[in-house]
Amino acid sequence: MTEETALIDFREITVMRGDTLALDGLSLKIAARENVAIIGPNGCGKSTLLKTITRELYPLASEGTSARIMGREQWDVAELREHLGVVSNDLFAGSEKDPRGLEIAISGFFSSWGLWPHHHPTEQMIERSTAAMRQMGVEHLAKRRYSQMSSGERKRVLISRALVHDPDTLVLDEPSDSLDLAMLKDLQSRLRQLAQTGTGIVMVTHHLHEVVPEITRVVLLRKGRVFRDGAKREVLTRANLSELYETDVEPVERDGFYQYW
Ligand SMILES: Nc1ncnc2c1ncn2[C@@H]1O[C@H](COP(=O)(O)OP(=O)(O)OP(=O)(O)O)[C@@H](O)[C@H]1O
Repeated sequence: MTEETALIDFREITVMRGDTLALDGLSLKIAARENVAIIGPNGCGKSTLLKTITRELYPLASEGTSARIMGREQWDVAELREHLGVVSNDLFAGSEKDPRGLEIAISGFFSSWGLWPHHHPTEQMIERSTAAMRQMGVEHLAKRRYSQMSSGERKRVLISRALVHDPDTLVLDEPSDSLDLAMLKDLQSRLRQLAQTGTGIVMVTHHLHEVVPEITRVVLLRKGRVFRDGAKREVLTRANLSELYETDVEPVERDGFYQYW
C-alpha cells in the first residue's frame, strides 16, 4: 500500500467535538477500495472518524500528526465527495427541504440535499441517477417525497445518491439502522454486490450482521483510539469484544456472517 493509493493515512490525529476529545491520537491506514468495518461502543468516536474521512470534521494541527486522504492533506470538499459516496443518517438533519427520490439521487452530483435554482443537471446526470436508483431497487420512488418513504426506502435512495459518481468507496454510518429483516437482507446483498464489483466499503456499525463476508478487516475503537485492528476472524473474538464492551459478548459466525450471542 503506497501513500498515493491509501484511502486514508491518519497518524496520531486528535479531533474535538466541542469540549470533548472524540479522537485521541488515533492512527489508522485504509487502502483504496478496502472493505472495513469500524465497531465500538456508544461515544467511542466512530461517527467522528467517518466525518474526519469525509472532511466534515478536521483534526487539530500539531507536530507529528497528519491526515492524508488519497495521498493528500488538502482537499476541496466537493472534489473529495466525487471519490467518496457518503451515506449517513444525519447528513441532512435539520433541513426543511423534502425532495423527491430522483431529485435526491441527482443532488449527489452537487453534494447538496435536493436541487436548487443554480443547479443545472445534465441529461447524463439524470440517466446516471436513474441507473443508480435502479441498481438499489428504488427506481419506482423517483417521484416520491423523502418524508413519504419508509426508513428502508430512504436508506436505499440515500445509497443511490451516494453512488451517482461511481465512487471508489462508499462510506456508511450504521446502514441497517431501522431496517426490517427483509430490508436488511436486501441491503446486505446489495452491499455485497457493490463490494464484489470493486467499490470499497467503509462502514461504521454496532451490528455484526452488517459486516458482510466481503468485509474482511475490522477495526475496534475505544475512547477515540484503535483498540484492535486486523483480519475479521482474529478481531471478532469473545475476548476482544467482551473487553471492549465490558460485558460478556460472544460473536458467532455462520456462512461468513457474524452475530452476537
Ligand atoms: N456535536 C457534538 N458536540 C459535542 N460533542 C459531541 C458531538 N457529537 C459527538 N460528540 C461527542 O464526541 C464523542 C464521540 O462521538 P461519536 O458520535 O463520534 O461517537 P460514536 O462512536 O459514533 O457514538 P454512537 O455509537 O453513539 O453513534 C462522544 O463523547 C460524543 O458525546
